[in-house]
Amino acid sequence: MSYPRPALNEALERSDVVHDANTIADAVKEMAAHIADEYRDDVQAPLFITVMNGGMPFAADLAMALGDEGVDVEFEYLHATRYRGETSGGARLAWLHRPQTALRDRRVLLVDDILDEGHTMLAVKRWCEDQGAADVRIAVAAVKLHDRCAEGIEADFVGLEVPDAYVFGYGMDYHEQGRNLRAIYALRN
Ligand SMILES: O=P(O)(O)OC[C@H]1O[C@H](OP(=O)(O)OP(=O)(O)O)[C@H](O)[C@@H]1O
Ligand SMILES: Nc1nc2[nH]cnc2c(=O)[nH]1
Repeated sequence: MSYPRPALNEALERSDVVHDANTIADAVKEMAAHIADEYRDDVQAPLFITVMNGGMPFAADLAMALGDEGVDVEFEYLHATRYRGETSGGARLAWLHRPQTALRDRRVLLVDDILDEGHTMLAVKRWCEDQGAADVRIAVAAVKLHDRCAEGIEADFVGLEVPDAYVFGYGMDYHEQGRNLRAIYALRN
């Protein structure tokens, strides 16, 4: 992250709300019902891996909604970043933390804020498979609509669609700011 960073209030002035808090809450609840159907009959709880930092608010909401559905999950997290506080992603994914729980023979649910070009999830999913996970599913709060997504990756559970613009709020940052906004905003170009 380079300093001084652009001001969040100026970004908000040149942004539109694409999904408000109520819409997001409804989408999370609906997604949780689908995910619960996937895991409810399992003897062992799935390993619920939050992709930090952006995935944190969504993961918290989703985990509680799964609890409401009567489905337990085991918490884990990883931190992989390729944007590093900037508005376009670098070529290299930096791993800042890997899960410490053994993944062998476990069902894994990867939970993140956004699937954009897919490079982050592709690398993370492959790593989980290499660790011997029984299966790896992907839940994202939002998927960005464009045709630049990496081949071989898609989300199994999607809450909402966002336009092909830089978005922030609900976990997603604008130069490391605005992650705790309840709505999702898109920058006007
Ligand atoms: O589909 P992609 O184009 O690969 O982008 C998606 C990734 O980008 C963001 O992470 P970022 O690298 O900004 O790290 P952060 O979660 O710490 O903000 C977001 O949280 C996803 O993990
Ligand atoms: N905050 C944010 N992070 C992203 N990571 C990939 N795409 C985006 C985006 O549009 N906004």
